[in-house]
Amino acid sequence: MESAAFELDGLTKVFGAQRAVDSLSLVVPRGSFFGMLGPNGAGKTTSLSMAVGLLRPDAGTARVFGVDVWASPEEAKALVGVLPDGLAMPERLTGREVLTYLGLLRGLDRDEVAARAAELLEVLELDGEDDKQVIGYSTGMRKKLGLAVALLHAPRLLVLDEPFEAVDPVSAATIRTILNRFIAGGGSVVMSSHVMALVEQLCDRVAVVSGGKVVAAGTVSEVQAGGSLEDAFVSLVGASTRGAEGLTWLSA
Ligand SMILES: Nc1ncnc2c1ncn2[C@@H]1O[C@H](COP(=O)(O)OP(=O)(O)OP(=O)(O)O)[C@@H](O)[C@H]1O
Repeated sequence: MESAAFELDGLTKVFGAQRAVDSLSLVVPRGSFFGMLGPNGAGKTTSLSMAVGLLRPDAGTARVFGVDVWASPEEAKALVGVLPDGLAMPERLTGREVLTYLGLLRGLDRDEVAARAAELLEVLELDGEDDKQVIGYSTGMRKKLGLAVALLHAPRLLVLDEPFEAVDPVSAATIRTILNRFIAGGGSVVMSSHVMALVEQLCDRVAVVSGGKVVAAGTVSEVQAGGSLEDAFVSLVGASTRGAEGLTWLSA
């Protein structure tokens, strides 16, 4: 059987007394646009970090197109482009220099790197910032540069931690177009997001994570179960009315 684009099996991470990720398993079929949902602190970033080789799991495995991320990191990392949460960048380089540096590290030749960097910077509207070092970038500009870094080596799978966070609506539309084109070209995408409308619009499959576990997974319509994704999310992770009665001192 053809291997899945991404397969997490029993991933676990314990921080002190807390099981941040608790035997989490999921399968992302090839060609799928997969959304990972979950409340703050659910374990999405921790899972994705373990799954792409950035944080060592206490238990479990992650495979990219059948390649074990921790047993064969170089082979796996050639297949995957990652936009991590809070990406650390070489702050004193310009965006073009970052792409050039990382592209050369990835083994691309100089001309290829220059051509791809120019195209990515233009499409993501960062080409007007050529004099600016990353330290002077806004949060959204960092996100866009992070996406450019993830795309640079033409991976077959993108793993994106909140790619639309802090990005303006015009740039968000550009990113949607890029991701849809990536899928149409045979790529696969996994992204975490809190924006239900975006997930409904872009993703064909979703998993809802809560307390470090997958509490629902399937096609968007399976998880929606006839309602909206937001309603399904709230009922799956537990609705809370806290805040409705308290904070009386806020009222005049
Ligand atoms: N390095 C760490 N040390 C201790 N606890 C951590 C660490 N990283 C994450 N945690 C804890 O693990 C849990 C899961 O965090 P994680 O960042 O994976 O959640 P998340 O689903 O990505 O949340 P958000 O939607 O807010 O980004 C949280 O309770 C968090 O406090």
